[in-house]
Formats: sequence, C-alpha cells, structure tokens
Amino acid sequence: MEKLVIASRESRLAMWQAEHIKARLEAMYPSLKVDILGMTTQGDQILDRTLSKVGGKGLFVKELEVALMEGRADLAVHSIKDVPMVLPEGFSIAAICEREDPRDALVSNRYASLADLPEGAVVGTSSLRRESQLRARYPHLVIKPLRGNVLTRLAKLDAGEFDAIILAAAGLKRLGLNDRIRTELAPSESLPAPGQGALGIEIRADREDLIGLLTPLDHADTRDCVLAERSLSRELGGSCQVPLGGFATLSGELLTLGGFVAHPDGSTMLTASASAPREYADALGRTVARKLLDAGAGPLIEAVLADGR
Ligand SMILES: NCc1[nH]cc(CCC(=O)O)c1CC(=O)O
Repeated sequence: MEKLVIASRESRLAMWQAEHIKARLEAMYPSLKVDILGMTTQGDQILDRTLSKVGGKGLFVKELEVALMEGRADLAVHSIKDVPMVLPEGFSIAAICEREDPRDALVSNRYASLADLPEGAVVGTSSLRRESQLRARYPHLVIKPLRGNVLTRLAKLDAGEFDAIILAAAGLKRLGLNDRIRTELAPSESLPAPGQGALGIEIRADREDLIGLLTPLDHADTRDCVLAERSLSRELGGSCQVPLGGFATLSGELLTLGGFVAHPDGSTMLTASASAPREYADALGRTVARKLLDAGAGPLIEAVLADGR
C-alpha cells in the first residue's frame, strides 16, 4: 500500500481527528502517503432541529460510508460516539483508538461549576442525555437547545446566549481549547455517552488488506470499555432519541459498566451497573441493559419515543 485516503467531516474537530490518524499512520509506515477527503454530512447541515428530531447519529457518518463504498476513500475516522450501534451491512470498525478524556465539561464565562449556577441560569445543550441529567440534579436551571460544531457552540456562549454550555472535554482538549473548560463533570454527575472521547476507524468489511495496517492503532483497554458501552446502548435500541448514558472503566482485568436511561425532563432516572472480566465486554453491556429493563426501562423508552413523535 502506497497511498490511503481518509474520509472525514470538515468540522475543525473532525479534521483534527483525521490529521491525527494520518500522522500516526505516516509515522508507522514512512513510505505511505495519506490524503484526507473532507466532506459535509447532513448532520452538519441541519442545524435548526435537535438530532433526536432529525434521525440521530447516522447523519454524521452516511456520506463517509458512501465514499468508502464507492472507493473514493479507504477509511473513515469518526468520533465513535457518533457511530450508530448497528453498522450498515458491509462495513466494520477496524480499530478503536486510545480514549481522550471521556467526561463532559462545563464551559462558562461567568460560573466555575454547575453548583454555582443560580436559579434560572440558561444552560445550552441539545443532548437529551446531558439535559435529563441536568434536569434531575439541578431542576432550577433552564435548558436551551444548542447545536452546531464545537466552535459554533462556543461562539454562541460568547455572544451571551447562555450562562453555560456542556461539551465533551475530549473535543475541547483536541482543539487546544483546554482553557475554556471550567470544570470536568464527574461521571456520577454527568454519565458520558457510550464511546465518548474515543475515535473509531471504519472500513468496508471486504477490505481485509487494511486490517493488519490499522491494528496497531487499536487500543485494547479503550476497545473493551467502548464495546461494553456500545453493547448496552445497542440492547436498549440506542439512538439520540432517548436519554441514555454508558461508561465503563477497567481495573486490572475487571471491567465495570454503569448505565442510565431517563426521561428528558429528569423526572425518572434509572441507573444500573455490573462488573465482568474484560473478555465479556459485550455480555456485560447486555447484563446492565437487562438490569435497566428489569427496572422499567422498556416502558420508559416507549413513552419517550411516543412523546418525541
Ligand atoms: N455529538 C457531537 C460530538 N461528537 C463527538 C464529540 C466530542 C468528541 C468525542 O466525544 O470523541 C462531539 C461534541 C460534543 O459532544 O461536545
């Protein structure tokens, strides 16, 4: 292989991520030339509605998959949290790379922590997961929708539309915007999204020629955590339409997964967790999902989906 093409969204964060993978590949394989094919996805274009209303995660990856299918690109670099839990037929994830900070972060020009936000303070987020957790723990706050890429969201905060916004710490850190983070939210306060902070490399399933090349980019600890988180989400029909979180950690060879499902208004919040040896990551996700379903997640999910329609 002399040349590889990476398909990427064109946002600053997506481009940073594609450049990062390009640099790692070129460092490993000095004779390899890597190009980046930037493209706009529907998820980048539709900005006036929340993701839960326009059909969710697939919107950020579909155009990239078409490029893979048509042979215009060899691999697609994604934030794995934007990748649907069930890939379309004919695609596979060849590597899950080492995770950046998985936590959510509070960004504000006035307040240093969630606890400092006064009654009626306006917090921007369009993630039902973030919204439900804020509403459950801080019912005195006003949550307003905020879409667009990371820089657009920061610009809206700076324009005074919000007292604070919640973003993934990983995106800010990758863009060198660490100094915008006022506090990282502990997972007990804002449980991250399945896969948050990790990159996934997608290829066409028939491109076995790429597997060996990409395997060194795979990070086993991250992969096992993310597999458990994604298995939980998949089992609950995970999409952006239902507030749901999943976060796994490794301690030695033991994987511990926590998850929640909530009503967007924060009135119901079901939580569950379990541990298992890391080789059972997928089963662990199903176990935690089962516990949530036993606690009533099924009817809750049905009700949330019915409200959204
Ligand atoms: N939903 C958009 C998205 N997809 C991935 C990230 C951040 C980087 C990551 O989680 O890897 C973001 C922005 C955000 O949630 O603030």
